[in-house]
Amino acid sequence: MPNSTALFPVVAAALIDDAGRVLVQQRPPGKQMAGLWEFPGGKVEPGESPEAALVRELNEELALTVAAADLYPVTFASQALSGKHLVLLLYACRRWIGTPALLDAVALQWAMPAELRLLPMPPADAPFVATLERL
Ligand SMILES: Nc1nc2c([nH]c(=O)n2[C@@H]2O[C@H](COP(=O)(O)OP(=O)(O)OP(=O)(O)O)[C@@H](O)[C@H]2O)c(=O)[nH]1
Repeated sequence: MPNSTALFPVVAAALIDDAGRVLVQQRPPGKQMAGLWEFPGGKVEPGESPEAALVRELNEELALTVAAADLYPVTFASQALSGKHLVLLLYACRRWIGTPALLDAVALQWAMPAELRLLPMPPADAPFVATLERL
C-alpha cells in the first residue's frame, strides 16, 4: 500500500523591485523556523487557489495590494516537513500597490539574489536563490 502523506501547500512571492532586488522577511520568534529569512507568503487555505492565497498573504503580512494576474510562477520545492509534505510554490511579482509594512515578520530587507546566499533561509528555499539569480 502506498504511503499517504498529507500535502502541505504553501505559496511565496519574490517581490522584485526596479533595481532587481528581492524582498525577504525574517520569521518571528515562536513560529516554526523562527529567525530564518523567507519569501513572504503562507499556507494555502482549503478552497483557496494558490494565487488567491498569495494575494491574501501579501496583504496580511505586508499591507500590499497585488493582482493575481501579476503573479508569475517561477519554480517550486517539494520536501518532507514536520510529518507532512511541503509543496512550496514560488511566484515572481514586479507590480504591487503600497509600501511593504512590517505586520508579521520581525524585519524586512531588499537584497540582490546573490546576497540572499548570505542569509539563513529555510532549507526548501536554497534552490530558489539560484533560480532567482538566473532570472
Ligand atoms: N512564507 C514562506 N514559508 C516558507 C518558506 N520556506 C519554507 O520552508 N516555508 C515554510 O512554509 C510554511 C509556511 O507557514 P507560515 O507559518 O509562513 O504560514 P502562515 O503565514 O499561513 O502561518 P500562520 O497562519 O500559522 O501564521 C512554514 O512551515 C515555513 O517554514 C518561504 O520562503 N516563505
